[in-house]
Amino acid sequence: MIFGKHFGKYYIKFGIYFLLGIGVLITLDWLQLEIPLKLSSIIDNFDGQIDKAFIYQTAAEIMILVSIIAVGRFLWRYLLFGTSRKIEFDLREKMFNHATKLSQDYYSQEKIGGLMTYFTNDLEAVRQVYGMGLLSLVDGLCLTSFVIYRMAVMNLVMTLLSAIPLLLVSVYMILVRKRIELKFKIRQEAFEKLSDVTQESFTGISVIKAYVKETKEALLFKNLSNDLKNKNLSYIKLMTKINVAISFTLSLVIITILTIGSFLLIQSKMTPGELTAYTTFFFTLMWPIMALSQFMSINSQGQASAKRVKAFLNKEITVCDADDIFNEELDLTGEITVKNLTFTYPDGDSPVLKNVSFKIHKGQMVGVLGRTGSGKSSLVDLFLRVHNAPKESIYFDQYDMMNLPIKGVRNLVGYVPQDNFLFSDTILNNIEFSSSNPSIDNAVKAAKLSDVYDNIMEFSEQFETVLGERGVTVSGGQKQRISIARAIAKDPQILILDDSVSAVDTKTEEAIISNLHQIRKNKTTIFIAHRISTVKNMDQIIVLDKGEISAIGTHKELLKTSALYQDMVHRQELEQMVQEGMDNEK
Ligand SMILES: Nc1ncnc2c1ncn2[C@@H]1O[C@H](COP(=O)(O)OP(=O)(O)OP(=O)(O)O)[C@@H](O)[C@H]1O
Repeated sequence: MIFGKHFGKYYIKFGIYFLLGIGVLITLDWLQLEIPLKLSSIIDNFDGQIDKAFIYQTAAEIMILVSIIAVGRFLWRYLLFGTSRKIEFDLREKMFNHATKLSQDYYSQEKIGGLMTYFTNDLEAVRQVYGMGLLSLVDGLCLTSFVIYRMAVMNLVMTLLSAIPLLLVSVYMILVRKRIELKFKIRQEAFEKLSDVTQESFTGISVIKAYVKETKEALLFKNLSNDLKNKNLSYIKLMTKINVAISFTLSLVIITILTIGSFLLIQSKMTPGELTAYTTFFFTLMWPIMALSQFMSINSQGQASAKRVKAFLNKEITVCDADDIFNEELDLTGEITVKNLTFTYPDGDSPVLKNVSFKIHKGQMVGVLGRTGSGKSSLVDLFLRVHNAPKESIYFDQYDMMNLPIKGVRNLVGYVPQDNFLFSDTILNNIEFSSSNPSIDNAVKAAKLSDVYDNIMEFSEQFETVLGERGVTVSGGQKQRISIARAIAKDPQILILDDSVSAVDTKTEEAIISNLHQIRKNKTTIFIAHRISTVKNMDQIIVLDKGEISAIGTHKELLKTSALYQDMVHRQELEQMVQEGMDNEK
């Protein structure tokens, strides 16, 4: 059985169900052994004369027993299997909640396919321990003891002889337990690898097709699938060996019982009814012995999976509220102060942001510019508490952000990520994602401001159009603008757009920026961009270079003071000229 942190508590939480279920099961185990005795009495009462009344009475008694057993079977199934489902539900919820609290770093290191295995195969293996596993253990121990007791009462010597091979089987099963666990663990890991690759292949299917790498992917899949098949076969081989060994031993015991029993019958030391009851008891013993072997297998699988689930649940939540956070409701204005911020990723060895300092006043529209890899996204990710920032390096108004509750910080900030993600849901629900009560008026307003309204109205279901896997596929530019609409609809005090207008043309970009200028007069807006055209008219432009502030100022100021900015302007003008030349040639 599974004990320890995360699992042991279920025996207390559902203790009453387990106790009742086990109680019913034990009662039935005892009652079902009455049936062979009843049959034995019918056989031994038969002396050439048919005693109809006795047969009717015994049949009625058997009928009552069978009815009680039927009701009991329903009861224990409900109590034990039902409880195992409740535990599975509880654990799944706990795992999902934990998964949502794990930091972004966890997801950049772990593969989603592997993570899914915890929620499917592993959880299933754990549930089996609480359901079928517990049943097999109780039945295995109690029914075996009851049957052996009944058999011993009838013939002690014959029972002792039969018990020797059974004892040997039990010792063998205990010895082989660790091997089952190991083989199952290896099998699960192979399954996890295959899940990872399958998930990645489907997600990256367009890249695979574009590079004509279908055969390479199919080969990789085949190899991993083959590996899983081999590990499955190795596991099945071991389990088959165990089952064959048990069945063979049981057959040997049956032959012994029938041989000795026949001699006892000849010597009138046993009646035919007794021999029938005795052999029926032994046949009854087959299930609990197999059940014990089944328990070993279920338990070994469950232990291996529980270790994996436990390791997942024990993964530290690194981005969490400090003990001394401000819990009062704060009316933050959107002013941001960054003071000597130096930041290194938890898995990185050198800082990606070095001694960064600047101030953004309430209501300013600020551009963050820099070459690729200069640290722009890392900087705004810190504003969202995706990672932990060093203490006393980022302030919202006068408050150190690390002392503010994460929920409060994330409610303050609206974010349009670089890799726009839309849910497989209606456009309305995607735009009104932040609201618990989606409003069509608000969604329409946000869609108009992000210049995607006309596109939405062209879809037959308009705002009710379902996007994604089972719905409409939108273009990159439409996706970006729906993401912008989602952030606008939230109307946050601080709005961050991370390279969010790169897939739209300059005219649309100008329209969106002009709309944002209109509606965000008293609110802070930060634009991360590569294009000078995006940030040209902003109140302040922060130029980052290799994680350091290279210059800060308006477009006009930077043209005079920043060589890097001048260089970027120059390059982009050249690029534009080349592009225009190519367009004219066409
Ligand atoms: N999760 C991470 N763990 C470790 N290093 C990271 C992580 N994310 C980004 N980096 C590194 O941090 C540096 C800055 O990356 P960042 O994404 O902030 O740059 P950027 O200026 O936004 O680039 P781009 O314009 O291409 O989006 C890069 O060297 C990158 O490799």
